[in-house]
Amino acid sequence: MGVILVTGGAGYIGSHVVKELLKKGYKVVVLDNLQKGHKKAVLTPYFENVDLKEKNLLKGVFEKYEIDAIMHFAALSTVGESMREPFKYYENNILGGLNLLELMKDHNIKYFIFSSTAAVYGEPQVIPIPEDHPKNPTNVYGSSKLMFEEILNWYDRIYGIKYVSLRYFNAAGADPEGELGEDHRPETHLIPIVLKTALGQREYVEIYGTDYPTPDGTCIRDYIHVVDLAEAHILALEALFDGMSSEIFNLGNERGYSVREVISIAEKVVGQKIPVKEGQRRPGDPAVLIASSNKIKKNLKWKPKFNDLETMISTAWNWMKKHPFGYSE
Ligand SMILES: NC(=O)c1ccc[n+]([C@@H]2O[C@H](COP(=O)([O-])OP(=O)(O)OC[C@H]3O[C@@H](n4cnc5c(N)ncnc54)[C@H](O)[C@@H]3O)[C@@H](O)[C@H]2O)c1
Ligand SMILES: O=c1ccn([C@@H]2O[C@H](COP(=O)(O)OP(=O)(O)O[C@H]3O[C@H](CO)[C@H](O)[C@H](O)[C@H]3O)[C@@H](O)[C@H]2O)c(=O)[nH]1
Repeated sequence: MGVILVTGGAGYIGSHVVKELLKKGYKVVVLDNLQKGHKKAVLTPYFENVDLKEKNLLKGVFEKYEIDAIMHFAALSTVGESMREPFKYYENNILGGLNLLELMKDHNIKYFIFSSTAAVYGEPQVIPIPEDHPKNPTNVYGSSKLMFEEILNWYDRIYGIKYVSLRYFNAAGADPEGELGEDHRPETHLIPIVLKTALGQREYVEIYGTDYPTPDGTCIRDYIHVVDLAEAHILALEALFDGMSSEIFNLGNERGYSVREVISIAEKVVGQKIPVKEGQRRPGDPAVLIASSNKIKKNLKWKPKFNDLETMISTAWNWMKKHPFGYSE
């Protein structure tokens, strides 16, 4: 069993993937600057509090462990902020990743799994969105991820680093065993905001736009459970170990839910009415984002287990009820 370096492993998705890797018997090293993540979410004893931008410190981590593969989750990922502070996003998401690739080259490490995003596509021209859909990001966050995919392509051609880029749609839910959950600060994602409102920590959920060309006027998104995401990462990693060439896969459930539908399913889960306020559109939000996930189902036999939104929201609610203040209690 190999050693897997997980960058951003103290964050929401990374921490869940670490748990699955440990269950499978891998030795996992988490690298995270804790700018957004939480030490309490790190389930492996091997933790390095290092910033990817600090190449010298990063070098020390590569010298300390015999790394076989890297899963790279560490990134800044708030769309609105990326439009106010583009430098910060390009520096963190491009330069940070490039430092990793350079050290991989120096240490002859060949396998890389990358957290990409539906935001690389921009406004969709067809639904569901296949991987070969045109890429026209509408924000710096999506642009930084698309640029990094391009960089990966060149590092494969030049140095033979094999990668899988996973373009997630909307990650949701929490560890069904209740050990891990979602604790972003500030929280910008719909489902945790809805649940925090149910807990009384927010007065209402603001619906960003009710005049979209969708059946109920609100945006439609494709939600995917964080444990199904984790499984896909492990399938991708093991396929690379088995000799698969570099690939790009979407990860979603091929089914959309509107903002109003999410709120109404959440009301069922929590057993109470959730106050809402109809607000303006949030700049840069496409009306509908639904993945085609055929490719990963076919090529890697990926099979989501938690594809029903009520189950996804229930796992998030179970964690949030037990940890109303997230990891900071
Ligand atoms: N949450 C989603 O729905 C979603 C959707 C598509 C793509 N993604 C991508 O998935 C990845 C994980 O997302 P998440 O929701 O778990 O985010 P998160 O913020 O919870 O986790 C990211 C982690 O990376 C760390 N980090 C950031 N920059 C770093 C740096 N320079 N050095 C060291 N550590 C650093 C943060 O401290 C944090 O713990 C990101 O790359 C994100 O862009 C997320
Ligand atoms: O308080 C809120 C928060 C969100 N929304 C709406 O709910 C939907 C989901 O919003 P999220 O912020 O939860 O998720 P996004 O679809 O904006 O973002 C996700 O998909 C993006 C790609 O488009 C990025 O990858 C990003 O990291 C990922 O979280 C959107 O229509 C948004 O407008 C509201 O109405 N009110």
